[in-house]
Amino acid sequence: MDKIRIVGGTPLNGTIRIGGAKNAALPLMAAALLTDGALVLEDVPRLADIRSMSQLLIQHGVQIDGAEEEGEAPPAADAPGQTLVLNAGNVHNLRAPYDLVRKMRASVLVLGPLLARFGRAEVSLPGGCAIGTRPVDLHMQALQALGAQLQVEAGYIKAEAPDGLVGAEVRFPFVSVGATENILMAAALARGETVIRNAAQEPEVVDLGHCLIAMGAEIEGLGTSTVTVRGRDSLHGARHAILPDRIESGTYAVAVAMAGGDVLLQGARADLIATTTEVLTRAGVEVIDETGAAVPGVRVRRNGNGLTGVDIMTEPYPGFPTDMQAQMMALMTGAEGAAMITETIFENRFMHVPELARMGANITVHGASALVRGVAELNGAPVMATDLRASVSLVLAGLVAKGETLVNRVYHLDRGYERLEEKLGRCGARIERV
Ligand SMILES: CC(=O)N[C@H]1[C@@H](OP(=O)(O)OP(=O)(O)OC[C@H]2O[C@@H](n3ccc(=O)[nH]c3=O)[C@H](O)[C@@H]2O)O[C@H](CO)[C@@H](O)[C@@H]1O
Ligand SMILES: C=C(OP(=O)(O)O)C(=O)O
Repeated sequence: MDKIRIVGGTPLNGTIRIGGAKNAALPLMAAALLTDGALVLEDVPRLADIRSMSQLLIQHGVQIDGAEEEGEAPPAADAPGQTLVLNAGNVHNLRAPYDLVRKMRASVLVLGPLLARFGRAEVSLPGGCAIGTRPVDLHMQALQALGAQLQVEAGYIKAEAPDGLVGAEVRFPFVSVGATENILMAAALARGETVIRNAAQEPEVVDLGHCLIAMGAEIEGLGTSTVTVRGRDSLHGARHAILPDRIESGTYAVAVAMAGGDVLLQGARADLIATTTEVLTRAGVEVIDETGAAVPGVRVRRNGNGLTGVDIMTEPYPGFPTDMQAQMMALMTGAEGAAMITETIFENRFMHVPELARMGANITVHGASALVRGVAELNGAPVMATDLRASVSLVLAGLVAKGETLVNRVYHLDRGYERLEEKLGRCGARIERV
């Protein structure tokens, strides 16, 4: 099985192209199920999760053109993402099987669109994963509010709405990105008006909303906590460019902050990474918005100066993202003083802690908080993590650790980072896949 080998100690200089957001691309691909027209998605990243979603949609009967075949000559690390053309004109299977859903939790996003368009769907329960139990009760309750009959049988959600879904008020008890996306898609084809209260405001939810509007949906309040959807009888095809990945942007920003150097994150949008920038700036890193420049993006720079510990608490957007928590913890292991990092979204998202500790980090976990006391240096070691962002935090630690770090279970990284080792390698990191 592939591993990533890193020899720490070199600064990063150059340009890293930021790809389209995984967490926007996945719901957008599911949205193709809402219409028999062609949905053209631009800048789709080449990631394992995208291939998993493609497999799921194809078995429902969706035709997908433009996807690069596995084994096809790989484009350069700065090449734009793929353009996929999805056509759900011949959907013949309304069942999302366990074998595909268990690979990727975002598979549950086909539930709303299938039910809304075809009046029936059967989707395997995704189950928990390394970062938490992650139930889908809010998705189900919201669809029930729109008139769907749902029951769980033999591990499958069996959903029916023979006379179609009907708009209603849906009030989420707490913010859920996925549940907001599922109900947004379902409501676009429901009869009448749906008002979603306590809706997720994440940029990926807004991006999905913009695409649905381009497909003919009527939606107001995107990016606020109250979103109103007036349902349509049908939607049509559209073309949509996926927004840049704010977590990939933040991850490479942290890489530069840790390793030092000067890197342009080409295509990154400063407005999407404001909380990450704020933490980095307070820690002593220079982050420059180059939106208007010839090559737009965000420049990250640290030359010589030390880092200061900054406390962090994860929260729904616009708060600090849980998907950046592990990376920021890696940064704080080398900061002067202490940093308290509190995780409020997932109950088990500190799996990187024992591995970072193996590299010499000083971290104590108290419930949902981790107290990180900066150390003078980390030491390379063989490490392994059980989820995507925990894994990448170990790569980041490897960039500054003394000697060699070998990160196992690279398939976690391939879920969310396209050509990670090439992007970092081109900026001077000593990193390779072995
Ligand atoms: C593919 C994708 O976009 N994934 C992101 C999405 O995940 P995802 O959409 O799964 O995350 P949610 O916002 O739904 O989860 C937030 C919290 O709500 C809980 N919950 C959620 C739904 C539900 O029905 N019941 C329930 O209890 C979850 O267990 C979690 O504790 O948002 C998370 C929070 O920003 C990110 O970390 C993930 O990277
Ligand atoms: C947790 C993540 O993804 P998923 O929701 O697909 O597990 C992530 O992108 O960090």
